[in-house]
Amino acid sequence: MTQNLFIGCGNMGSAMVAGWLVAGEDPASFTAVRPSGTPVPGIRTVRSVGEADLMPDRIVLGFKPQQLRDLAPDVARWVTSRTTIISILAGADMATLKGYFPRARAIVRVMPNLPVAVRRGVLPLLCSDPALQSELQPWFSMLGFAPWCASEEEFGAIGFVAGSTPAYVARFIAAFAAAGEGRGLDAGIALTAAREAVLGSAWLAASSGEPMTDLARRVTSPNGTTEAGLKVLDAELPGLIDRTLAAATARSAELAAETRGS
Ligand SMILES: NC(=O)C1=CN([C@@H]2O[C@H](COP(=O)(O)OP(=O)(O)OC[C@H]3O[C@@H](n4cnc5c(N)ncnc54)[C@H](O)[C@@H]3O)[C@@H](O)[C@H]2O)C=CC1
Ligand SMILES: O=C(O)[C@@H]1CCC=N1
Repeated sequence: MTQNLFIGCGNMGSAMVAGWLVAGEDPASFTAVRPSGTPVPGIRTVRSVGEADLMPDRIVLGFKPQQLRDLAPDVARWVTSRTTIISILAGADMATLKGYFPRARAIVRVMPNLPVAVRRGVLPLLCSDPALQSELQPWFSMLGFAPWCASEEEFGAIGFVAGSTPAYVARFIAAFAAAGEGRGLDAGIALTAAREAVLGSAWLAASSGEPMTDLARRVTSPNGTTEAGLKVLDAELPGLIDRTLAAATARSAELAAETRGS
């Protein structure tokens, strides 16, 4: 059985594990290292790599990018020519990772988003080895849309479109709920209405496959209420989203420099 060792298994690591377990993966194929020892639901959790007492086939780097420089030498002790390193660290580029783990069989970058926990994630993948791509594709696809990227730039761009989006959508839902409360709705009803409206809209968009302009048109009666609302939203939203992604991209570049130690 393939042994997958998560070094750091917090919000994202445990979301990935949850998705794989829901998909029917064997819990015995996962071990999580958590310094706190707090168990990751459903899988063996240990406090250190030494305590795990196994030679993993895959090591998932699930700690914070800022920790890479300090933790890499210790992690590298467990890496052999059979080990695939899977990094979910934002910012840490392929060249940096190869520098820290020169003995690894291969290095794979993944930038998952939180809905991997319910198998509806977006997780761009980067690795130039076609054999490894074929080996890993079914495993990653259990968690959602998992495209192999041709370049670090493409990987980054998909990551910026999707990686933080659950947070942005959470803000969007909360803003609609607050606007509903401001119009006298009960808080619970406002939140449920906003959340279900976003879920239903995304579901419809995904299942119909139609262009977004067509979907919007089907809601927008000529000279009706949606048209009045869109005049306000359209004036701000594209620029706002662009500035949002630009800020995340700039921070990623800073993190990349921190992981390199430059
Ligand atoms: N949260 C998200 O939506 C996404 C996170 N990521 C990446 O995932 C990584 C983890 O992020 P989160 O899960 O959000 O953070 P988190 O803070 O929830 O998890 C980090 C985990 O690392 C553990 N840790 C700290 N020191 C350690 C050590 N010495 N040895 C082993 N484990 C140690 C912590 O106990 C914690 O469980 C980051 O590199 C981030 O860039 C990537 C995509 C999305
Ligand atoms: O905020 C972060 O740095 C991580 C990477 C993408 C989403 N969360």
